[in-house]
Amino acid sequence: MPACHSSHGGRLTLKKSSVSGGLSLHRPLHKRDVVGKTFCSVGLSTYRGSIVESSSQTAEEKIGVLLLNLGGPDTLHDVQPFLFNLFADPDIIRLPRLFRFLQRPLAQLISVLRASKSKEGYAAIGGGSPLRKITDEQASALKMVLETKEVPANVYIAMRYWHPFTEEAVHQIKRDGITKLVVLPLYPQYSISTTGSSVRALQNIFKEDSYLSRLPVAVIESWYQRQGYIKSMANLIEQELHNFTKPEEVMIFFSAHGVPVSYVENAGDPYRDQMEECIFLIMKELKAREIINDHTLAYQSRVGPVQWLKPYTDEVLVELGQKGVKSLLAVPVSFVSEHIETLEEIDMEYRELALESGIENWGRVPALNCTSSFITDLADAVIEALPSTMAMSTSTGTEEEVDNDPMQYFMKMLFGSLLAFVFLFSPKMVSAFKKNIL
Ligand SMILES: C=CC1=C(C)c2cc3[nH]c(cc4nc(cc5[nH]c(cc1n2)c(C)c5CCC(=O)O)C(CCC(=O)O)=C4C)c(C)c3C=C
Ligand SMILES: [Fe+2]
Repeated sequence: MPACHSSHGGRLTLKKSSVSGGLSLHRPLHKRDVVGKTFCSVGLSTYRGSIVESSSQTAEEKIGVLLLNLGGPDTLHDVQPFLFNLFADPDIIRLPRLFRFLQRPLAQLISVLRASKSKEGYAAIGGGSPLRKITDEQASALKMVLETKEVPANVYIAMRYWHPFTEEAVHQIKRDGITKLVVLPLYPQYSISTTGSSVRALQNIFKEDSYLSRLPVAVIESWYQRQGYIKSMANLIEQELHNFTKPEEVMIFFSAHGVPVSYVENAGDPYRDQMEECIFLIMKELKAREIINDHTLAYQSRVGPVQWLKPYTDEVLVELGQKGVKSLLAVPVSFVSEHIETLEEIDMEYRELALESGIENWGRVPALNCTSSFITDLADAVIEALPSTMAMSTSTGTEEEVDNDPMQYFMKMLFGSLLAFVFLFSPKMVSAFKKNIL
């Protein structure tokens, strides 16, 4: 397994009294936001020990920042096993408890069926996902900004479905002797399927380990409402609008990754609400800059035979074309790096569909990647979270206990198999599968 991304030696000696109070010893923050400039080219630098002297008792503090991300296949060969990891996650395919034993066989089946379609997509963007490289660059940039803000920290990456996996990052955190950890998902909005899943994976690892279960941790669950993020998005939109001959006539088209409707309506996923609020805040910021274009929000990338959040991006594009919209700026809004759904789905599939539907002028806002105002805002989010670190709560498993009862387990398997057979092979399911998976 490749080593997880970290840098060593982010060691800082704090006054004991300031540990829980956080950052009282740090100097005022520098203003270093330079819109449009990126920190991507900066490699990982090793912290060389700016030790803050204390006249009283001292405690050695080693700050870690753990970036959570989804991960993506590095090569076409990785696509099927990556898909298996994704579909084997009970936060991605949420089976009723009775069917949980089918999770892995189902993941195997779906990943094999889906692999050729996914491979075509990854082949079209160069033979693999750019996610690892971009996340590495974001980690380096964040580390550098934290250093300029006098908060030396090691930055780690935990991918949910491909390397470097959560376990690798956690192993490194332990080896480095981190004493305070801020967990920062690279998803602005919270969803059970993204941040929720990664945090759950992390909790499962932490609760098994005495060092980790006592480690003070702060999890930043969502950050879409932060001014730095909203302004960075508005900057990108404003810049991109200038590329149109008549910027004021352009429809701003926010396209978010979808989730199944049941997540929001049955499982209480705040994703849709947060997405709508996020769009409201970006539009408010644009309005303050006297940019009052029409805008709309739609959801892309649905997979499988269930209802996803509506309206669907492909359907709205066709409708807008038919209604006579001529200029459209697509804004990917649920994720902060370029990835298959921006580079292939939006730039290729949706662009073609839009042009066929009568839209004449097409543009797309780039992902934030390492935009400096954005990375600076992430650094501020980390610094603000530091005072609230505390030991992660360790929930004791209840589901596993049920599986220890042999009779209950047998009944579950029997009824589960029967129901699964009826459910999976109904004609409606088979046709929905063919449409959205293959
Ligand atoms: C906020 C972002 C994302 C949400 C919400 C999300 C939910 C979600 N995704 C799938 C299925 C797939 N996702 C895939 C790749 C993928 N998804 C996201 C982001 C969100 N997913 C990213 C960043 C990536 C990685 C892209 C890359 O460049 O590698 C894939 C694989 C690609 C494909 O075949 O289309 C699948 C499949 C579900 C089912 C889901 C919610 C339940
Ligand atoms: Fe996804």
